[in-house]
Amino acid sequence: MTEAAPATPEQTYSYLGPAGTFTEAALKQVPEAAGKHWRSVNNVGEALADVTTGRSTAAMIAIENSIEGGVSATQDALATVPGLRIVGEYLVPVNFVLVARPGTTLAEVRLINAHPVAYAQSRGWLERHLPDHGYIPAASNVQAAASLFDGSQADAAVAPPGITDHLDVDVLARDIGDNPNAVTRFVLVSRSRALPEPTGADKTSLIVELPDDEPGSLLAMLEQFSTRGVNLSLLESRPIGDALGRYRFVVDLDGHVSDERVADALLGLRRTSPKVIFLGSYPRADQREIEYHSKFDDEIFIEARDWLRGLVSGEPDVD
Ligand SMILES: O=C(O)C(=O)C[C@]1(C(=O)O)C=C[C@@H](O)C=C1
Repeated sequence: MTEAAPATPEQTYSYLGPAGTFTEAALKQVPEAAGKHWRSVNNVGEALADVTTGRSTAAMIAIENSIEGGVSATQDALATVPGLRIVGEYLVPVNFVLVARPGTTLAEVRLINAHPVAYAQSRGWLERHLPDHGYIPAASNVQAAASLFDGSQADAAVAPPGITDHLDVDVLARDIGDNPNAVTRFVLVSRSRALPEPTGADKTSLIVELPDDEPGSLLAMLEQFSTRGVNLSLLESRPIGDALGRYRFVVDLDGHVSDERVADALLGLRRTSPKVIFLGSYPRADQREIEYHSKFDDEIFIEARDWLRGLVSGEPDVD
């Protein structure tokens, strides 16, 4: 990472800043981003706009937290901003400290700055130790602490443990996250149409809409996966937003679109769903090899297709 490198789009990566956020920690895991220009932005929308306008080659965004679930701003942006592809996945363990301007004591804290996802993950600790606190949402965990020196009325901020490398703050309490094993999943998003190569340990992300008022349409969608032995690792609903009761589904599945069983499931979805957005196939961060029954091997699908082609073209019968 060098702020001095020339900021051409091919050499620019956008991330939720400023320096020191968990999003920056995720970007540090991307070998291709090393030595490139890293552009600090204020929200997911700005990061994705950088990619769609060609200002940046890619953007790192948080998509899911192990405690809070899906990051709705990210899921909604991926559903509505066209032309984006997820090209990589990264995991960052998250824990938090409570910090304040030097000299402040815990007993003096009334008002707290925090990123909403960080606040949700520290709420138990804050309610136990500061039961009458108020809360001001911040654009990021580092911004929460930085604004203590920028006219904010808050007395303290929820921040990443590394914040003391960036700001002159006193740490009032450590490990205030309610779950010590909390992890946030990040994705690198670009406009590239080139699919990452299949590795055998891949994930595919989709957004699927269902036909209106059709009983069983959610079950029909799930059957597209189950009949091809495709395992789902995430299924969340998000309101489409145009009327009450209309939802789209965010789906992560085990496998790559070039795996026959996944491709076949996508064909089924395309036939039965009014809208399927393919967000990408990319290597899993945990590198866990995908396991599936041998009856869903690529060769089984290929043989069945060849058999059908033979029937149609009048070739002699094969066993
Ligand atoms: O503020 C940060 O440090 C971020 O990287 C953002 C973010 C998020 O958007 O979820 C990332 C991880 C934590 O779960 C809380 C906040």
